[in-house]
Amino acid sequence: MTSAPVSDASTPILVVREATRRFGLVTALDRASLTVPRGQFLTLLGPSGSGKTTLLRIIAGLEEPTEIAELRIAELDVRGIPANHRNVATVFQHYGLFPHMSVGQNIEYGLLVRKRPAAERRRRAMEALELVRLPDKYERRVHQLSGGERQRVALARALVTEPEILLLDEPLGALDERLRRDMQVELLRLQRALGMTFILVTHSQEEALTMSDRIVLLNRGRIVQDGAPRELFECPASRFVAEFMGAENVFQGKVIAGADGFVSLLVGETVLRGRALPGSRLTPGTEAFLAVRAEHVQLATVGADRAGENLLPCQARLNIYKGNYHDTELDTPIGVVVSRQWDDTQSRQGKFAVWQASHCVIGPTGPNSPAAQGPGVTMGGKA
Ligand SMILES: Nc1ncnc2c1ncn2[C@@H]1O[C@H](COP(=O)(O)OP(=O)(O)OP(=O)(O)O)[C@@H](O)[C@H]1O
Repeated sequence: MTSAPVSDASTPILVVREATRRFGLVTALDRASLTVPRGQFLTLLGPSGSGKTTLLRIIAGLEEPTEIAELRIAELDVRGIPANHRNVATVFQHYGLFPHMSVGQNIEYGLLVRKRPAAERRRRAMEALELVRLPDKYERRVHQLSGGERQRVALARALVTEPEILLLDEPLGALDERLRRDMQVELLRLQRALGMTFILVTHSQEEALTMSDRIVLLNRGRIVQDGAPRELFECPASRFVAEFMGAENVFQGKVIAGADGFVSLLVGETVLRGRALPGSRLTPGTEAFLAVRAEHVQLATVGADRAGENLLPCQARLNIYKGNYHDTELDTPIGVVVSRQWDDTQSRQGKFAVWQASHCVIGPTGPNSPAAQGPGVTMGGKA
């Protein structure tokens, strides 16, 4: 293996610049760029077919990009370097374990390939098994393990080679709900304990929010937002992001006016106010979306004394019990608005749906979105 140049903690562990992958007429990945600092838990999130696995496989060396301007791992240019000579390890959804081998043999395989002596292999395999909390499974055959245990062994096998980056391709996809949640915590614990860079692929926004320092959201091969989970959750850069991140209430309208980081939007015949998406151009007449989460929509019995808040007359149409909370669907002049109540004692009988302007975000739809280039009036305002 080629030795990496000396690097300090401040140099990025990974740089991907302008990576494109086409399969015939399909552009699976379209000029994706990414710079990842050491020790980050980064998630590539997106719907099926958005290009996340393609990007992960390009990093791993399992997929050849059609075009790429730069690809560095720990400062080393890895373009053209085969997968087994890149200092990364990949964990797949279906484990990829050798069924005829024992747990110990599986974990040691990567070290055997690297011609490490038997005693060292054994010691490191035992350490890796400790890490994934399976210290007594060294002799076990793979087929004697549960799904969760197999995934832990796959993790141990990846970690034992001490890669610069651990790549995880939907590693929890085959596990049941309960186990998946346990393993989310387990992965996070491991990543924090090792300080290793993890790059996870998932299509679950809930998984991404739970685990990541940073989320890179893809749609149709393009990175559509890159930021901290809270940023994507509270400040979606587009209608797609708002909907993908689970905003229950998203409406379309036309900007009437804006000042001091706030915008008035005409939705149907109702004027609503919200925070302008930072960096967006929202001049009067701009087509824009408004997104507000159900937990910010409250029910009020009287419409008075609600200055500065958005207020819509409403009628409850459906109450949905969700365990810890209730969602109430409300008929309003702009369509159905969902309100969430966490407390059973809260009234679900209000006549008005109310939310504060600061609790909803307004951003341009289409070519006027923040990512678009060109001149225009830019709204200020803080998230
Ligand atoms: N080997 C291939 N040949 C042809 N098309 C491909 C190939 N691999 C991927 N694609 C296409 O490229 C696009 C992106 O695929 P990719 O697997 O990267 O998406 P994804 O976001 O990981 O999806 P999923 O969550 O379903 O795995 C899809 O339209 C897919 O059909």
